[in-house]
Amino acid sequence: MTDLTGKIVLGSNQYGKAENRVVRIYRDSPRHEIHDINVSSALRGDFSPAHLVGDQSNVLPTDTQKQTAYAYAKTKGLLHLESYGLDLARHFVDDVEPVDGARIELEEYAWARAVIDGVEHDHTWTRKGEEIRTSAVTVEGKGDAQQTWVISGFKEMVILKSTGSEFHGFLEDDLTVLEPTTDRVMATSLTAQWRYTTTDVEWDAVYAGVKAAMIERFANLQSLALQQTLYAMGEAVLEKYPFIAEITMSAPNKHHFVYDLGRFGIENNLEVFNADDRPYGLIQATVEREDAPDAGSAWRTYSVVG
Ligand SMILES: O=c1[nH]c(=O)c2[nH]c(=O)[nH]c2[nH]1
Repeated sequence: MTDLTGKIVLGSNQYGKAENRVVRIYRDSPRHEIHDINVSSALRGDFSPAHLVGDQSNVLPTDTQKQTAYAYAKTKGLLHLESYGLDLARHFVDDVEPVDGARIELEEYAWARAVIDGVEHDHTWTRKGEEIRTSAVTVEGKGDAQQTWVISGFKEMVILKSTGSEFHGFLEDDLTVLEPTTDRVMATSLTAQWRYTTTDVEWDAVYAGVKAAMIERFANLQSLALQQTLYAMGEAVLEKYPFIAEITMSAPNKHHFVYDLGRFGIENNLEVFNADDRPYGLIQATVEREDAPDAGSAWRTYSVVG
């Protein structure tokens, strides 16, 4: 092995406050509204003095980033993840001199109004067991050169169909034991993220529309594999919204194995399953437009694997 003798330098870096749990209540009328989110900020720029010599003069503390997240929930409002994320990202880049890039990652936890004697309550909710809505906003550069990317999405959208799914005709080798099937349960806990080509979006309406298009395609396609279903779901979204450039999806195949009741002389006609939680097939795909504008920093996260 050859020893490496090159100079040691600072590589890519960013810093911020992760996972601020911000709950914003709108209480201007007796019927309150709630937005319950998790927001992480990360600032980018030349922060080498802080890393190399401990000079903090360009470092806006992560504590200040946290205070900004809370303050902006009041002063700018927190009605949509995306607009709030844009407010924060633009502030850090436009108003904090050493910052030339900001990434804001957000999740929202949905609450359902409590219904008491058939009437929706004004200020009591129960947490919805629904998917978690997500967004990632990146702003880079100052002034006219500024570029902005918005990704929206969800995670943990659990969806299941009890028929309309097949898997057969697959490649077999000496270790293949899987039986082909023309009728099986298909279930997944879907993560999806889609990239907008504009910030002029009705965030909530498009979110609902994307989700509806994906669910419709999952339900109505006679599936030959989860891969085919994922592609079709992505295609449905791009067909519906010309201002979405690409959608990337990750789908654990939540296997439902027909339970062997024959041992007890009991017939099981695809009625009783063992829902196994692991291992799971993990099917991942991006559906994109050939003419999609460059993704730039839209997907740039700072990931520490572990
Ligand atoms: O939809 C599926 N895709 C696969 O690639 C696969 N592999 C497997 O064992 N079951 C399934 N199901």
